[in-house]
Amino acid sequence: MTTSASASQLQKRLPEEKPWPQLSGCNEDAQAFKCKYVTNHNSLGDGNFSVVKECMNVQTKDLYAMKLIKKQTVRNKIQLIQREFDLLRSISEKIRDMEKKNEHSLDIFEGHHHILQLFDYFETADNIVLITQLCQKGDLYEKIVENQALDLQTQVTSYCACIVSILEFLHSQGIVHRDLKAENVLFRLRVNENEKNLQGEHHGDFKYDLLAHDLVLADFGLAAEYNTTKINSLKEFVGTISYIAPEIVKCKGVGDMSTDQVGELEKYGCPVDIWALGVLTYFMAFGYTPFDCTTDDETLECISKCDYYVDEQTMHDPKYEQFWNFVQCCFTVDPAVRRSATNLKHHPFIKDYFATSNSLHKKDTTNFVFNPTIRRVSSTASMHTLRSPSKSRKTTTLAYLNMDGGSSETSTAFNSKMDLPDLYVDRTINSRERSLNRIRDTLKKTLSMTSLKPAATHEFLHANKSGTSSSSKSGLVKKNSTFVLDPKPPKNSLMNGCFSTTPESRSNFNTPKSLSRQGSSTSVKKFVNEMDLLLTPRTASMSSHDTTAINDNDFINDKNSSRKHAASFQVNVDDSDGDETMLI
Ligand SMILES: Nc1ncnc2c1ncn2[C@@H]1O[C@H](COP(=O)(O)OP(=O)(O)OP(=O)(O)O)[C@@H](O)[C@H]1O
Repeated sequence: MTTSASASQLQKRLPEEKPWPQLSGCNEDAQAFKCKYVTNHNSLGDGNFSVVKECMNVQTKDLYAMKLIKKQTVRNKIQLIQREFDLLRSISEKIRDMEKKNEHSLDIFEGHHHILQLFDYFETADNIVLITQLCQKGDLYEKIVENQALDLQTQVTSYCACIVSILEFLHSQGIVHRDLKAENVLFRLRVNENEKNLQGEHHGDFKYDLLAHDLVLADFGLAAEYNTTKINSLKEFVGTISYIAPEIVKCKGVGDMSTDQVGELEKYGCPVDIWALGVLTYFMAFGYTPFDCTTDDETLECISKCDYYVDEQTMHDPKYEQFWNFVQCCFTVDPAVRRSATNLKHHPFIKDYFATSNSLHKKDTTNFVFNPTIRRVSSTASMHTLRSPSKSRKTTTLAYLNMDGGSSETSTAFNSKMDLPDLYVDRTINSRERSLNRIRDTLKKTLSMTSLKPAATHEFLHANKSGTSSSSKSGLVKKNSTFVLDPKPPKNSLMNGCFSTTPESRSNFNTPKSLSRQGSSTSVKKFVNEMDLLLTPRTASMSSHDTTAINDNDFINDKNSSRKHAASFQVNVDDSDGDETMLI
């Protein structure tokens, strides 16, 4: 496989893709007031509440993902969407801050480079629209299933190391993801010219799949802040059954528990993500998950007992020794004893990826004594289901929330409870599958291995740190670190929270100025209070028959701009520079 061929394959459009709509006959002024994005209607995926499409910023020509959340669908769950939005926004801001301050670690992977970036947001009559980093190279689930299992040395270790660094970052920010799973790990589009030919780089000793640099953790729909003072938070029965930790299993039925019983439940926290990491690492290595049994009750029981399937052959294979030890660390039933992400960076299974920083922080080094007795209670292959779980969207995600009277913080994506899903239904081939098959073909061609010499990286970074190298800022950006904030989109190319009538799809670039945000240097902030007053009560009280609050015709006919703003998704707007709201 030639490097350049692979890179160009990646960039190649699928034959069925429709062309981007062309801007025609519009002057600069007109464009400035219209939706800044067009989509060619290529759907990248869909969730319970949203459709995700590829889109292009008409001014910068940069490609992004456009997540369209139907207001109608989320009308009773607006707080959930808002929570996801707030989290994404605050993480994105934090990341930009870190980049500005040049806060780079010495690790091959930097967690904050691998979290889905929110670039822009706006709303339309029907949708709340988030513009995020484009990850059009499929997801980890597809990659595992496609290949049946991943290569232990080059892929499982590097992907796992990358995810450890993501978790370390998230946890250091006080955020628990709660839905780490293969479906939520996407492969991003490389946007930096310098990165596109990374396949050709050879640095030396140890080989790993460079696609690991493209991993992006998405879907913050269940993420939560663990130091929240909200009563009963982090006692919810949420997640995806194959991946949930024993402490989450204990929360099953929490909706039916008395206040005292709920009070007795231990609040869980970041260790639930470490457990899920163990499941994901195992799934990558074998193509099936460790705890899944024939029935969900059996699965939950196996999770509680930490009874996972161990393949005899690999158990005695020295190649798998560190792997088994690693998953054993993740599958520690007591969350207080379970290793943290920071701690796992020293684990022999992945420590090479953190060789430089680990060597600088020797005092943190912990002994990972390999315990050859893999925990194995009563499992047999016949009880465990040795096949990949069906691809889960939220339909296979548990959500037993609603514990404190349906307050916004704990109200759920589902009405209150849902039956545990059938995880073992055969996957039917639908059109999405077919298009994924095409992406898989592309991926197959682009898989590339490279090698990197930790010592060389160490010297390189040290030289820069101590100022012996010429480059200061850019010098610290590691060759294989694929994250780029630049070029930052110009201010007038962003929607930044405003309202648009022609958003979710092909913009016709005819939106009258009266429907765009006017005098916008203060407009959104100014209208936030009105939104509070108008949006919240209205949406909260909307029944399925009451569509008056958000209705196409309302907007088209309504000449009162404050009314339009009032119906906006409640977003506090500040651009990443902390400037006043921009003029759109
Ligand atoms: N930035 C992105 N780039 C490419 N594809 C994406 C992106 N974000 C999401 N997708 C695709 O769209 C699908 C749905 O996205 P997401 O999970 O965020 O939506 P959701 O409504 O929160 O779904 P659910 O709540 O049902 O999990 C994902 O499974 C993924 O395949």
